[in-house]
Amino acid sequence: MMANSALQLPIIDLSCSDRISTAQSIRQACMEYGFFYLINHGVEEELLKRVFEESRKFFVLPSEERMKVVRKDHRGYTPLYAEKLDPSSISKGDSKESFYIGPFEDMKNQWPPAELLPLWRSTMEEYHKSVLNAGKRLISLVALALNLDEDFFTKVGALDPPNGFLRLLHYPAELGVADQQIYGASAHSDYGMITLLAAEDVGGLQISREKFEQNRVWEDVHHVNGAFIVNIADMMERWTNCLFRSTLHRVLPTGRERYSAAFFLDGNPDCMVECLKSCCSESRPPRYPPIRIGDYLQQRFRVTYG
Ligand SMILES: O=C(O)CCC(=O)C(=O)O
Ligand SMILES: [Fe+2]
Repeated sequence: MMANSALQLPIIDLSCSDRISTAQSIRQACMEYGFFYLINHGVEEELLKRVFEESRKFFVLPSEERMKVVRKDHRGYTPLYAEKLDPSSISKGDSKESFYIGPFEDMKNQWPPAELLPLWRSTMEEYHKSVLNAGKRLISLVALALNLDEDFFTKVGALDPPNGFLRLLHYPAELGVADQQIYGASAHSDYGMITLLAAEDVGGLQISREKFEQNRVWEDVHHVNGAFIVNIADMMERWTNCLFRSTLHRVLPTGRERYSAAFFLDGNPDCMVECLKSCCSESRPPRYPPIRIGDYLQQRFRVTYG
């Protein structure tokens, strides 16, 4: 269980004009790690700073204020220990609280009262749009990396609408009880297409590339200023028949408070995901049956929220 801190994830430059070589690097990164850093992604540092400021303002509100916007339809506040990302863990839940903001079109989002946090909603909407834009640009490079047309994921209906979920996370510093089993976020893979993560430079995030084995080695993912940490999620793993890895990750408690903002590009619930032709053959049959994205997400949420 020793952590190895020598992990050097690849760095992908979203603004690089040589799209073919960028796609090649993405392919390599997704096959080897399922994780990479994304730089020059077009999301302003100043906007990200405001997102973290506003996020903090929400999580320091009194509990009864936070509970007024408790999670409904997968939008809003999830309290400490409400979620257990690794259902096999015996802990009472993960020691984090979070806030989900989904697509705007269906008007299902919940917002903290404007009297308390006047800039909150506009900040989060601006960030959601900006990071979604980066995510869509990245997805077209992922398509190229799979030798598909750049607009493949649009054509199969995954991005229309794109179904992006912003999740603000807060990991408190003090846990109160000395419990070895408590994780900030227990071991899991993400469910959708890709995730773009912005986190404070506090440490704690680890990945394990031994998804299907018992003896897992965990490696620290260090912070790179200005970069998103991007990971491949389960839908992409299914499309690619495990060529691209949806890698296990977790957040360890470090004794320091931690804020992060994960953007999950999940894909349209009605889109069917089935093994790409180029990723299966007689000797490499599809590992998973076709599945509707919405059905897969429902199933995973049911388990993690017990
Ligand atoms: O907070 C983090 O750094 C990671 C969070 C995460 O993995 C998740 O919410 O899926
Ligand atoms: Fe995750």
